[in-house]
Amino acid sequence: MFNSRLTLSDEKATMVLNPVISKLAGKLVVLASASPRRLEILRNVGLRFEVVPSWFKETLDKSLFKAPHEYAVETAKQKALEVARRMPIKHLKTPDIVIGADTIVTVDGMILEKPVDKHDAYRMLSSLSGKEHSVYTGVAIVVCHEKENEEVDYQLIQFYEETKVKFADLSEDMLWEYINSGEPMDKAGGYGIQALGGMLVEYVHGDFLNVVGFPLNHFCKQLSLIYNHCTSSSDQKSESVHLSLNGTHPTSVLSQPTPNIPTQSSHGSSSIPKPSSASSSQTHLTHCSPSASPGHKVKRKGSDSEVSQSSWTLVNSLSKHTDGREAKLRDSENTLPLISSSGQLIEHDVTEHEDSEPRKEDLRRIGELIDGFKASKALFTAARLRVFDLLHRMPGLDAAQVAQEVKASVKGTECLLEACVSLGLLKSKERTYENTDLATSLLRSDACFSLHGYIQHCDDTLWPLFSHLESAVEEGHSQREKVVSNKPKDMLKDAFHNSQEAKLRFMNAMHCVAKVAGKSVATAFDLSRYKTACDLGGCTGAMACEFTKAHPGMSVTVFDLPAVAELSERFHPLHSNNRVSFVAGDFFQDELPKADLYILARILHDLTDEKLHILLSKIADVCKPGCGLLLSEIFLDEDRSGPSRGLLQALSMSEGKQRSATEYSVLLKSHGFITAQIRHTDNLLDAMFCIKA
Ligand SMILES: O=c1[nH]cc([C@@H]2O[C@H](COP(=O)(O)OP(=O)(O)OP(=O)(O)O)[C@@H](O)[C@H]2O)c(=O)[nH]1
Repeated sequence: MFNSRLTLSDEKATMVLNPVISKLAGKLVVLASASPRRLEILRNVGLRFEVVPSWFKETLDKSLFKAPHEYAVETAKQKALEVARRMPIKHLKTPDIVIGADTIVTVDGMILEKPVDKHDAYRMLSSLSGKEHSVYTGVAIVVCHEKENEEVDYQLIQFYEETKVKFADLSEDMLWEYINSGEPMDKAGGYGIQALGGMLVEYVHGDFLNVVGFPLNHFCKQLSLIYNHCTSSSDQKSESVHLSLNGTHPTSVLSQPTPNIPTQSSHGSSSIPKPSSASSSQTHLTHCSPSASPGHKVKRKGSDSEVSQSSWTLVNSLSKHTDGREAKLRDSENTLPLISSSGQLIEHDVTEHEDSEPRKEDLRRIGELIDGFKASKALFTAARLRVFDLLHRMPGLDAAQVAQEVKASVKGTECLLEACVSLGLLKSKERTYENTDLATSLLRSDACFSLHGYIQHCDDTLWPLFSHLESAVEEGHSQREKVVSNKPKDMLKDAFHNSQEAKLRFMNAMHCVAKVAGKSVATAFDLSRYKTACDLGGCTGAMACEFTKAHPGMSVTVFDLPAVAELSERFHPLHSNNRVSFVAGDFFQDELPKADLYILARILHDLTDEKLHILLSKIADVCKPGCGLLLSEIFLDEDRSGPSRGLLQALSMSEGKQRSATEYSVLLKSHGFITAQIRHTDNLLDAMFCIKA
């Protein structure tokens, strides 16, 4: 793991080392990247952020770019902008900062990205053998500023970093051995310098982390330029950028060498101090915001008070409407968004203090949290009444018709339907209702990726537990007994998986999660070398099925308790998959089926430390060197500040513990498993792939 050289978990150390990182605290910072390396690099320096991988397809026409780094910067920009534009619409929140990056390798005039298959990896690696090449990472930082009229202003800062790397001469054997390790597949140029690929490298000139995927040092310098040091220059032109929202690229309205491709140019860069390049890497600032003259006075929006602008920076802007309409170019200086030298947007005036009017975004956030339980229960109730199934079969019913079908009151049904519309679960037209796409794909009980069973489990099991949360916190243990004893006598037996019906409900919940998350987990790593896998505690076989789909040469044995194995037959058509088989047994007591890859999905978090070590030693005992272990859980951030999904789940857990990827790595290492790769999938479960040493 390359992060052994980067273990800055102490917040004070981070603040002293980089005050800018700490200035981002409290802001919604988003990393528009699925790269686990970028995530790790930024997490390791204490930056708190959400990961929203970009959907931008990396298909820009390379021939349009004069230099390779322009291509990387433009791709990074498109990745970041795609997320910045999507979030207000799809996630219903506007980030403060979105970071996008793109890493490429150039050799002999070619741009190498991630190989598409082993032969492509061979082509790339053989072209690098014995030569020096350049690795460029383009980075785009999009600063978003949501205004009262729901428009969003964007400030765009983009730059790149170059590092030179020299490869040793690689023999054919070495090349293929490396390719067959699976490591090259998700890496620019087909190698990972931080892992096995490091063995191929003779020297590195420049920023090592730039090769890994993120030029941290240059990034921090750029942040401090944004937040601390932008000097003013009255004659400087501000570059306004016009964002068209119909899927095309934003274009700069100032002179551009190539349409759609803002490149290093005169505008903006001259008055901005260039980051000092202590390393031998070349550093280039493509453009940065000009700033306002010291002492310039502006009126705060919605306020009569005048604010001295000496510390504010006028920034480049492109504006958009969150409803997707074409936005207008903004030309008045006063309407340009403002950023303070302390890193606050103008609405977050430094003169604000504890007793000033609460900020709108704070009120909105607290409102969302206070109402969160109402929203959950509205969803649970609509799912339980099968409203989404009904409206799938019969779209366009009015409230009275829905009420009649679900056997509920008209008044109550109408309130529920309207609430569901406000939550984006239903659409209404002339007082009739139909499912939104979200409800169609995730909430119908018969949808391929239905979460209906999991919602039922939340309503039946977790909801009652959470109503006793205060006692759970006071007493330090789960309140299962209390919940059970509150139930009528005939339900006592049923509670918490004791009866067959309860078992089936629980299995259905796990089945839903496995179906939704399974593909992301199964495809997270190159597992082509493994032919037999065993999914320990694999329940209905849904996860196993995804592994066989993703890996045509693999068969999977699902190992679970006899009662579960017996009931799993009900989850057809999984049993029609002849590469998934079921073996009944208890992994604490019985011999484990033989396999060269073991899968542990949603198992470890639920176990006490003692049980966990028993299970891991049993797996370690049956694994030969080279055997794989694929762990799938929600991985907590290294500083345990998120994700909320994992931390909230911990509140109702009885025995186990939520852990970060590093904590899991350490645990597995103590049983001889070395972490090869970690993937934050942006789905319900993350994944880690380890190899028995
Ligand atoms: O030595 C190393 N070189 C490169 C990498 C990793 O390679 C990829 C580069 O791909 P890209 O920039 O397109 O980023 P993606 O992984 O596709 O994620 P996005 O969602 O941001 O597009 C990158 O992951 C590097 O980390 C490496 O690991 N070692």
